[in-house]
Amino acid sequence: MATDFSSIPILDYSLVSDPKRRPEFISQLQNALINVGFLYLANPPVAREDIEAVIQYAPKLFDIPQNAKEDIRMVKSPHFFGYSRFGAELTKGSVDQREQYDFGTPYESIWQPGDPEFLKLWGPAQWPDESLVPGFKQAFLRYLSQVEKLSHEFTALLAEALNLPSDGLTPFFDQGEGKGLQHRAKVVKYPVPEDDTSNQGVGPHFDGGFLTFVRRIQSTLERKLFTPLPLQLLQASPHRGLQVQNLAGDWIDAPPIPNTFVINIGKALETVTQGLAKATSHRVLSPEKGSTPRYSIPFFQNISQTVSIGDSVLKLSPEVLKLKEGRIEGNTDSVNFSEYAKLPSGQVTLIGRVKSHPDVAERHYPDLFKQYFPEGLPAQGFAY
Ligand SMILES: O=C(O)CCC(=O)C(=O)O
Ligand SMILES: [Fe+2]
Repeated sequence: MATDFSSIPILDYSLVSDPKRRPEFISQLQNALINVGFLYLANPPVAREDIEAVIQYAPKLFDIPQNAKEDIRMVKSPHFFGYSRFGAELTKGSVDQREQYDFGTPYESIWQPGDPEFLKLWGPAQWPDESLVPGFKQAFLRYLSQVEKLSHEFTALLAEALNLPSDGLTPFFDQGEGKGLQHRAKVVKYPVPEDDTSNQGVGPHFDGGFLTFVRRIQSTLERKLFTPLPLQLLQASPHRGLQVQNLAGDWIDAPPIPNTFVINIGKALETVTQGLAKATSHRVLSPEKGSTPRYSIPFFQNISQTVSIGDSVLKLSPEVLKLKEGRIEGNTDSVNFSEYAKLPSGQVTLIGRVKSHPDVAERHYPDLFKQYFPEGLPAQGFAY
């Protein structure tokens, strides 16, 4: 069994519905989640026309007038939804050169005075003026509901790959009292930098939660390639962008591949699996001079806010835990979301949001703001 990786595996979702080849998929998934923490999922069960629609909308969202973007800036939302201007965030001490919108699946806030503050994190998203991007909200919600469904189907496959019953991970999706979950999704633009001082699109970090599903787009290139192609050809993008850090500390390119999602493991899943499923450090480099802006659409699958991950560690079979043994000790540049071992999942997510967006925290979570920013509002947030 390989102990380190030099490329990201590509798994074909169509194998899942083929009884003869399904075991092959589960075994590839097991390898990806233990030894890589990242994979490409080809032929995902999301309608092509809905994917195509969100790809076409992505640049348009950033072409609306700046004042229309500011109308829905994140500071107006206690749920950390809305627009973040270019350069608003720092990761590992350097500015992330990206502009983004945070959206969410539909959700009415259940928070009431006296409830834990982290319940306030979920609530309605802010959407751009319909007349400026007609049809966007509807198309995006249609897309999100399919990715949400995929995320749950995928978690059942993950359970199988961990030798658990297929519903072995469902307790993590139970918010209690029959309440549903809210998932978060972003549309992100990484422009071509104006000078040579930095190429940090986003610095090295882990994701939280269980799984992230990202549709990555190299705009003009992808529009040309957006037809079904044999898998090996799909790797043909010359652009760099997303990079994933292997256990030796080397950065491995993960170029956009049409008709795939990139799926990666978040820190909560790593924690409940005793480190067997790997949350992998990743970063994005800005597009090179002379190329075009890069867009990506990450979907962050949330888990119940009230579950305490540290108290819910899974009992995994010795055979499956043994698969970790061949792995070399990690050497990565990321350290965020280490609080999962001791705090409720919702509180860990809230802390991450407070650090990244202190202006939102100052207005809506003043106590936490003071705790993390005793010196007052910094010019930028920091992922850690
Ligand atoms: O844009 C991407 O491809 C990755 C973004 C990312 O890693 C994040 O926002 O967590
Ligand atoms: Fe990420």
